[in-house]
Amino acid sequence: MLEEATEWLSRRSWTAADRPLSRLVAAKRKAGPAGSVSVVLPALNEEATVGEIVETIRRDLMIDAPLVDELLVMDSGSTDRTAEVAAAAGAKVVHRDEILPRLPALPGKGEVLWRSLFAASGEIICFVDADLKEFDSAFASGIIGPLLTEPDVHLVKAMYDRPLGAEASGAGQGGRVTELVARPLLNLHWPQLAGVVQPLGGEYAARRSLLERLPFPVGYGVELGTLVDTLDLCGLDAIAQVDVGVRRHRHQDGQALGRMAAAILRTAQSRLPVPPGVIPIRPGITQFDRSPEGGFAPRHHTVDTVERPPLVTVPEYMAARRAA
Ligand SMILES: O=c1ccn([C@@H]2O[C@H](COP(=O)(O)OP(=O)(O)O)[C@@H](O)[C@H]2O)c(=O)[nH]1
Ligand SMILES: O=C(O)[C@@H](COP(=O)(O)O)O[C@H]1O[C@H](CO)[C@@H](O)[C@H](O)[C@H]1O
Repeated sequence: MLEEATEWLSRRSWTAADRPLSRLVAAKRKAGPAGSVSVVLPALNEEATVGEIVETIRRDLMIDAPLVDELLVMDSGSTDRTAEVAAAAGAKVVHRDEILPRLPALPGKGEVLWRSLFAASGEIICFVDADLKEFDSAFASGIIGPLLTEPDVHLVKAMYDRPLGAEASGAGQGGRVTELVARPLLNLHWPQLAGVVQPLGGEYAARRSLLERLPFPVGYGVELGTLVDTLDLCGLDAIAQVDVGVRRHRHQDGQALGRMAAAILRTAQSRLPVPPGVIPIRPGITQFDRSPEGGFAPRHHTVDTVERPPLVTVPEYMAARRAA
């Protein structure tokens, strides 16, 4: 590991317990408007888990301790009762189509995260996946903390163990795309980021002033893209990570993760210098299923290539910010 990455690992890695909630509430009060916090849950068909996450954040971080000002569930085109369950639990629910209607929404997680910056009012934005099980509010307060106490930190990633399926405990075998794709990619091409334990983790908090200057890949490339772009824009020391324990969530199957990996590889390749003459990045992946006739049937999937522009370049966003 680069010496810079090793030093970063020791200097910018904390635990949630390092910043007690009482200290964070005091720091928030002292910060005034700059300390306003919005928690955003991107949700596509998460009726089974979104309610408990919303209730836990509301109870622990809005009622018992006034750390979070706003709790948004961004409906990513759900066809189940996600919106109803989230609203009943106390979240403000915003459908992706409500935001910037001149720009029809595209499918994808990054799309709703980008749009959430329109809908949210906080100067600190905390993203939390809506499929988490056994959710602990320290997942949110732990990563919000450094943004209230360390002025030169702009992006904070959660780090955790990731048991897979029936695994009871331990470091776990989860984070399959992290271990097979993202970590090798980062170590080979962005070795400064080799110390980031969970580069693809869906729980991260950042200053709006950073996020609004980043492009957003519309799909699953959003985590890798924002991490690499933050390094390029602000430098390694602007990034930190906080240990929040164990993360359990719903797991997708291997082919779904293969499509996720393709999106992440495309996001990475679009940020790497392309030698002349190299075949341009093909926006597609073919996978195979056993066909009823006995052979293997190819299934073609497109790989998303759209990246939303930094919001500071979007007139409606800047007008809304001036009016706020
Ligand atoms: O098009 C999408 C895909 C995913 N998600 C949400 O993004 C989070 C992470 O997605 P997922 O669980 O599919 O990723 P995994 O954790 O399996 O890598 C979850 O809250 C999803 O509901 C979303 O809002 N829109
Ligand atoms: O880290 C990973 O390898 C993937 C898949 O995790 P699992 O193998 O299902 O534990 O999960 C993450 O990747 C997505 C793409 O960045 C994020 O959007 C998810 O929030 C995150 O869970």
